[in-house]
Amino acid sequence: MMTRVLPPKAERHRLFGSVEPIEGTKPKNKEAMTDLQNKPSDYFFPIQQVGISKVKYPVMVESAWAPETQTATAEFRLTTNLGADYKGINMSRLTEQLHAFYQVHLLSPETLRELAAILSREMNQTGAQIEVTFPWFFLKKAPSSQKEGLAHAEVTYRVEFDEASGYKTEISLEAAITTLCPCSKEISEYSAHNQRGFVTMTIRTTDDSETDWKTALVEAAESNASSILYPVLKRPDEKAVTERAYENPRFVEDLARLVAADLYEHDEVREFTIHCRNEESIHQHDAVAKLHYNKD
Ligand SMILES: Nc1nc2c(ncn2[C@@H]2O[C@H](COP(=O)(O)OP(=O)(O)OP(=O)(O)O)[C@@H](O)[C@H]2O)c(=O)[nH]1
Repeated sequence: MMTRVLPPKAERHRLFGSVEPIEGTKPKNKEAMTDLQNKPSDYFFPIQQVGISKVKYPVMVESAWAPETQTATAEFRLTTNLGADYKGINMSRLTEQLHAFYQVHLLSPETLRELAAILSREMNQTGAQIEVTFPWFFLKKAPSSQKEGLAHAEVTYRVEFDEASGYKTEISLEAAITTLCPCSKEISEYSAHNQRGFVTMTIRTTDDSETDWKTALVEAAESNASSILYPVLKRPDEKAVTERAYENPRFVEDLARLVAADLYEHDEVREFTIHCRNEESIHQHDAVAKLHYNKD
């Protein structure tokens, strides 16, 4: 077969429309460039949150359950407030500070509180808000065979810093579980329909809380469900989870209330919202419940 010799790369680019850059009249060095964002004036309204979202960054996470340290791909939303006398924020400082954070810190509510205060200060504003979501993996052993595998839950940290009122910290976790319908068990000669349920717990904690809430929230969801999901199940395990579900039937309401009872007993949790969603196996629709409680 004949080998065709292609033109050099620069020539190929010209062929496809690339042109030489022009000399131009606008300044090329930073000092001479107009700093529009910092041009003082009266811009009518303050803005509560301005910044960037959907920022993907690797993070290191620690937890009380194995694997004790892991890397995750997190998605960040980084914002600050903006006074009416500022035209805009210096957005590049958000990713600049995120990179500095990534180089030295594990991801946790405590380290995010530090980052929020830094973002606020770097932007010459009085407050900053951070939201970050990541998948967190934890080791699960099958109930009978003890076969190991990794399960995961979606974790979200929301941290707000405000010069006047201080910090606000919220932690959310979505855990997947099994529920078996109490009504179906009660009325049927045999069997009972069951479903995969999702429990999303959002808690506001005290600022000094050092609890690993990832493990505590998974524990709250799993220990109150009909049964637990496992990555690896052999026959004796399958028998165990099937029977466990039958022994612990739960309506979507039951699960929301039982998880609430566990969170209520944690002193460091000041406010919580529980959202349960069961993907019904006898319907095309889901069964849902939402429970909110504020202790303060
Ligand atoms: N405020 C604002 N900035 C934007 C917007 N869209 C893009 N930008 C960003 O403007 C940034 C460049 O501006 P700055 O961060 O102010 O850059 P700079 O002034 O050289 O940065 P400093 O040296 O920290 O003062 C880029 O990172 C763009 O992403 C927008 O809608 N509003």
